[in-house]
Amino acid sequence: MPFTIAIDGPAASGKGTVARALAAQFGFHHLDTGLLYRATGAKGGDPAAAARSLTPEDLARDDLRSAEAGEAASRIAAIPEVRTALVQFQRDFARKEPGAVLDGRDIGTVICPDAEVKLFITASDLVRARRRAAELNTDAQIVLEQLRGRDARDSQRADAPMRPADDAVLLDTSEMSVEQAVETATALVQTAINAR
Ligand SMILES: Nc1ncnc2c1ncn2[C@@H]1O[C@H](COP(=O)(O)OP(=O)(O)OP(=O)(O)O)[C@@H](O)[C@H]1O
Ligand SMILES: Nc1ccn([C@@H]2O[C@H](COP(=O)(O)O)[C@@H](O)[C@H]2O)c(=O)n1
Repeated sequence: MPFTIAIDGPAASGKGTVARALAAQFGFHHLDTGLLYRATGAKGGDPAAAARSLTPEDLARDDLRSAEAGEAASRIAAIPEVRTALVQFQRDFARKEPGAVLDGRDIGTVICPDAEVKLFITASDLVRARRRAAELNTDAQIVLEQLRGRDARDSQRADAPMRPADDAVLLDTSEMSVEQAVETATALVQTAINAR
């Protein structure tokens, strides 16, 4: 049976950083599900049709990490037909052997409600804005406003809103280094693997 790790949380909280590290540590596959929404938004045209016809080339575009792509992703992610079009791909990915780590907004609640480990990673909005601004070499105040807008839209939409699953472990990384966050997550996963 594959081992599934679901990681959710707001924008720039460090989900992807922790997810990549866990996948490397345990030899699991990793899917950044935000990329599916970013590629759908960047493709243009009818969003549901774009989501249904995503190709590996769409996911390899080099402009998907921009603030504009994040904003567009968050808008089309509120459309139920878009979300429906992307569900099966994510669930199939989650069943890869020997295990998979998926990070996003609705992994523990909708995509993989039976995941063996669920993490909800947060950090204060100021810390997240500073980290993302440093990464993109942009202004932290502008990033802060963008993050707040995206978080509000993602948590208030009717379909699959961002929220921690009832059985998720909350990890606030505001005061943690990358190493501390990865160490904490690794210990949680190791405990769950040992208990299986
Ligand atoms: N604990 C940490 N301490 C310092 N910097 C961190 C920490 N965790 C992540 N970062 C940095 O913060 C930025 C955002 O992290 P990351 O891309 O992992 O977030 P994310 O939640 O996956 O973002 P998104 O939702 O936009 O995909 C990156 O530059 C990353 O290196
Ligand atoms: N499972 C998910 C993942 C992402 N989204 C939406 O995509 C936007 C971009 O995601 P990033 O993780 O790359 O920042 C995000 O703001 C969400 O609107 C989603 O809805 N569900």
